[in-house]
Amino acid sequence: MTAASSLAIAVSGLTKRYGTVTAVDGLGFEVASGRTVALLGGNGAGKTTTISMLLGLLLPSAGTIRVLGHDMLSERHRALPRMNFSSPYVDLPHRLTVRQNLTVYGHLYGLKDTRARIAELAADLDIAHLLSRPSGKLSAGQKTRVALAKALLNDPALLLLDEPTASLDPDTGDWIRTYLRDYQRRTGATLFLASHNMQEVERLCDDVMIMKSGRVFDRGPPQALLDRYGRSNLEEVFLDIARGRTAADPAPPPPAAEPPARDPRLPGGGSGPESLSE
Ligand SMILES: Nc1ncnc2c1ncn2[C@@H]1O[C@H](COP(=O)(O)OP(=O)(O)OP(=O)(O)O)[C@@H](O)[C@H]1O
Repeated sequence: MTAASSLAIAVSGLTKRYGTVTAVDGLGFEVASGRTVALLGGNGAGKTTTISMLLGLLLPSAGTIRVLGHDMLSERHRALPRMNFSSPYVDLPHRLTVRQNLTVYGHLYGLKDTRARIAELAADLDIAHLLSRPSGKLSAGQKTRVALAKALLNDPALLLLDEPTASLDPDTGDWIRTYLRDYQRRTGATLFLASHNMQEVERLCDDVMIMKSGRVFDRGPPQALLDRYGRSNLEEVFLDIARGRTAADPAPPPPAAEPPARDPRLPGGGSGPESLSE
């Protein structure tokens, strides 16, 4: 058991219901400070809902969340200045230039020298040539880099990332992964990232949590999961879990990387794989 003071995240009995849908179902987990943890799971498994509750954007139906030692229901104003979030699916206001957007956030975070911090991040993330452009006119990959700059403005001790390299070409994606790893090593920050990119997870993360139906289905360092399922990469482990195989079952031959297409004309969509989400 890790001492409470060295936990970046502590979640207990966390539940979120949307009407009759239970998106997160009694979730419990801890993340020690300084770790890089991946949150995996099929579509609809509850990853985004979990991250939204960690950020204090969504109120849980039940359960508790402590972030950086603070209860997110009663003292999130203490945790929020020390955390940040980046997602390619959340746009910055379109009409403001990149610099204007970063400046607004810099002021919100109460930075001493917002201009200098923007210049530093612009050089680091190679976005200096984008600072005068309207944020809405950027390419998807450019938006991802700008969103990361926004997420790093306050040097967060906890950085939550949703698909950090989605829409990036392989070279830029690789560069961002290296940047994130260096940031983690330099600052000792905790990184918590939802991803569908298994190679990214193997390369960046020292701990992998796999969600299914709103709960943690399995968890461990990448190598421990590979050993447990008798697999050579995380994509195979992911597919095993999606298809209902448990770690105790003997490993069948590696599953095909591409699941069979569903036939929309058949009831239930045909014979696709069992979903990891439901
Ligand atoms: N605002 C909402 N209202 C009703 N149901 C919702 C809402 N948001 C999410 N859900 C449902 O909650 C469940 C979990 O959704 P969530 O977005 O957290 O999954 P996810 O793991 O992030 O999926 P994906 O990988 O597709 O982004 C799904 O069944 C989804 O349909």
